[in-house]
Amino acid sequence: MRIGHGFDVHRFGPGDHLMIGGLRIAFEQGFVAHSDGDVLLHAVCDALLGACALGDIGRHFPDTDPAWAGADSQDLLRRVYTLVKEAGFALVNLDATLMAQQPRMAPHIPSMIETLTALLQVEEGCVNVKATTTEKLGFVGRGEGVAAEAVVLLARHDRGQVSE
Ligand SMILES: Nc1ccn([C@@H]2O[C@H](COP(=O)(O)O)[C@@H](O)[C@H]2O)c(=O)n1
Ligand SMILES: C[C@@]1(CO)OP(=O)(O)OP(=O)(O)OC[C@H]1O
Repeated sequence: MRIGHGFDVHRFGPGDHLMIGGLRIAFEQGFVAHSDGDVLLHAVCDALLGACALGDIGRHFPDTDPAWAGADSQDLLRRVYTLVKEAGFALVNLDATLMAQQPRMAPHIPSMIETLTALLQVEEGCVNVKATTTEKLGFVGRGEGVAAEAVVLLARHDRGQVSE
């Protein structure tokens, strides 16, 4: 078994939507980022890479490389999960938390869970996403951006069987 943790932050900037959990959410600002800025998917990538001792997202997709400019983070996560499987592991479960004063995430969370469940090829009930404000405290509370944390558990994957 392997455990991994990921954390990411993106600040708000000019724009009219946010990409979070693979979902396009209409908003009065956008994210400042090299890719599409999907803070949740980036935290999940880092948790998966961490569990396999494979470094972090910036090592695999440098923000100095034009190849990743405007990248769809679902594509980055697919690439990361391929590395996980090549390392001999598969996801057991994922738990993630979005920290945002706004927008309200609750209506979007079922779609985010559905997207992550499909991308990570797990059965229903293995992915959880939740949200919290920070009670108007700190950079999240001042409405400067969104943070995300993710924790994953991986198991060895042998010939289609998942085991410890
Ligand atoms: N951006 C957010 C933040 C929170 N929620 C939901 O509101 C509930 C209460 O949040 P607290 O900050 O008071 O813990 C929480 O259970 C979230 O489901 C949200 O939808 N969007
Ligand atoms: C995703 C990458 C892609 O270049 O860029 P950003 O969108 O800026 O996101 P970050 O969370 O800073 O991770 C670094 C990069 O891998």
